[in-house]
Amino acid sequence: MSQTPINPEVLNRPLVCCGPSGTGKSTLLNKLFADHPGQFGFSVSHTTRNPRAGEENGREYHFVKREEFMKRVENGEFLEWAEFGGNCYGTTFAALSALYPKRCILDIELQGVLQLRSKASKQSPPLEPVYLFLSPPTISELKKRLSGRGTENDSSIKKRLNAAKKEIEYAQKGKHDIYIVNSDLKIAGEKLEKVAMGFQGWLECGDKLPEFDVNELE
Ligand SMILES: Nc1ncnc2c1ncn2[C@@H]1O[C@H](COP(=O)(O)OP(=O)(O)OP(=O)(O)O)[C@@H](O)[C@H]1O
Repeated sequence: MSQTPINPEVLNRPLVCCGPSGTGKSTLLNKLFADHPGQFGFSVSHTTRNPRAGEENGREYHFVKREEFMKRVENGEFLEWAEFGGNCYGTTFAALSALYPKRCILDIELQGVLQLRSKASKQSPPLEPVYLFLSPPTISELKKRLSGRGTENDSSIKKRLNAAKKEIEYAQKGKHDIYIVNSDLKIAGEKLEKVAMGFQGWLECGDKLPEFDVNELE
């Protein structure tokens, strides 16, 4: 792919990658990071869960006690946070700033996106995230990828498909800046690269969101 000039302004804008579990976000992002080493940063989240073997404080997560986490919530330090399975997880604004001058990439779920939307513009200077929706080509393909990955049991797949319904319903409202349909991996990867690198035409290179019948996710 020929390299067109990078627009430096856009690299200050966090790129928020949304999309149902199983769409191919990790696959596409890992390829992007491998092709552009040192260009992008993933923020280190805070969590109240205990570290697993081999995890290091400040590397995989900032491990904190619930009391400290909640104090940070009260202080308004989180751009997004949520509780899963009895533990809290969240991204602080400080964790985002620490990535500078690398472009910040966030892979967050709908709950986080909604919080970020309400908080980003209130920051000083305001954060101007680019919201990207990575879409599966069809619902049957999404189901195939989720089960084909072999990482989830039936109950986990069910939970993910329920969440996918909400993600897609939100996407259908047209709230994202760009939609990329991950049908052909190579084509989707090139589009993601264009958006993430801020290459000329990045804002116009997206796809039309496919027509989905979300009832197929029930
Ligand atoms: N374009 C594609 N064509 C066919 N298979 C794909 C494509 N993109 C990804 N996959 C496969 O789909 C599965 C799900 O991909 P991946 O794990 O990257 O999804 P994800 O969106 O990051 O999910 P999660 O949010 O659960 O981490 C993987 O097995 C991956 O190899």
